[in-house]
Amino acid sequence: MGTNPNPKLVAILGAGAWGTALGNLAQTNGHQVRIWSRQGSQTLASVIEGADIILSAISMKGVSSVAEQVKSLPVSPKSIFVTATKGLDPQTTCLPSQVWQITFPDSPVVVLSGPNLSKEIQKSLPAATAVASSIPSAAEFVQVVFSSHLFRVYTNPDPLGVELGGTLKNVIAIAAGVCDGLQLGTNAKAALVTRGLTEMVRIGVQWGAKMETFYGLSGLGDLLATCNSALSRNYQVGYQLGSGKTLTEILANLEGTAEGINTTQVLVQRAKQQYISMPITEQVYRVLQGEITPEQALSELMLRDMKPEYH
Ligand SMILES: NC(=O)C1=CN([C@@H]2O[C@H](COP(=O)(O)OP(=O)(O)OC[C@H]3O[C@@H](n4cnc5c(N)ncnc54)[C@H](OP(=O)(O)O)[C@@H]3O)[C@@H](O)[C@H]2O)C=CC1
Ligand SMILES: O=C(CO)COP(=O)(O)O
Repeated sequence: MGTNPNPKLVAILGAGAWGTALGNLAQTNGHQVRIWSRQGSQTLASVIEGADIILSAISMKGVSSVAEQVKSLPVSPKSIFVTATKGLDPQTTCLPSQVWQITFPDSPVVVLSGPNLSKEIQKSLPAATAVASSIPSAAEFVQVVFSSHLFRVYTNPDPLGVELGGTLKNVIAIAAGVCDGLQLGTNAKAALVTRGLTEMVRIGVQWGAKMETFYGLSGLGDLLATCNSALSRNYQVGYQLGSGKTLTEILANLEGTAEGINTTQVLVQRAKQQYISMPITEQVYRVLQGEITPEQALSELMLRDMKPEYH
């Protein structure tokens, strides 16, 4: 741990791959870090007590229940909530930051998202990320706590866009994995990822995010990282589907959380309700459901009606 003249108290909720990596980053910067896991011996109350930052790296399925547990406890008025989860709540379609903000309407909430494969960060490889909040000073506070020569943290004024980028790219990462599993080549992958970004922008802007955010670290940046790395669980799910495995077989051996599976379901519902065209997401959904094979999904995408690239 380095010496820090102004150490902060950082409470991390979730001792999974990402929570642990983020805890290490803060600790290396000389901050005091406490990590809570539902399986650990420390109580949630003792971990969050007096925290400057309460950072959630809980997978989406646990966010609402953990937020409710925190709500039942005394929370320091100085605490800033940070969410690093990349998913959508299946019941409400809320983003993780919305769950935290609804639960703590008077507290600042900051989204942290970017191309951040945790295994690389744990190996001390350099990376960059974005922090975004409706309260800029809260994002700046989090920027200072996590920034280092190995982790470059940018502030961003569009929390919705930053969070949606990290969430939506997981669906495209599954598709990119399928593409590689089918050995369709570099041209196909480039086309898929580019059109995937178009889909992310289309639904994201309709959702209220700024278009330019999707071309930054939390959008294109994270898309490039996860669509091109076997370290991505979402990519792995797609790759194995493309190689002929069933989702059940894949999930039986998958290390950690692949949020894109649940996100795809929520997104397909939302896109249908709002008449938004999301052809790649729809095909990913059908493959995940076992309705069609990856090869059938490919031909569905290639044989769609002809259209201009932009409209
Ligand atoms: N790994 C990565 O590279 C990155 C991950 N993310 C995002 O961070 C989130 C977490 O990912 P990751 O750490 O990899 O996933 P893991 O599966 O490694 O960890 C998930 C964590 O969430 C906890 N959790 C799940 N449900 C509950 C619940 N109901 N109550 C309490 N705790 C719960 C798990 O606890 P338990 O162990 O007890 O099950 C575990 O600590 C995901 O949304 C992911 O998209 C974002 C950037 C990078
Ligand atoms: O979001 C991530 C990297 O930025 C991690 O991706 P996976 O959840 O697919 O492993």
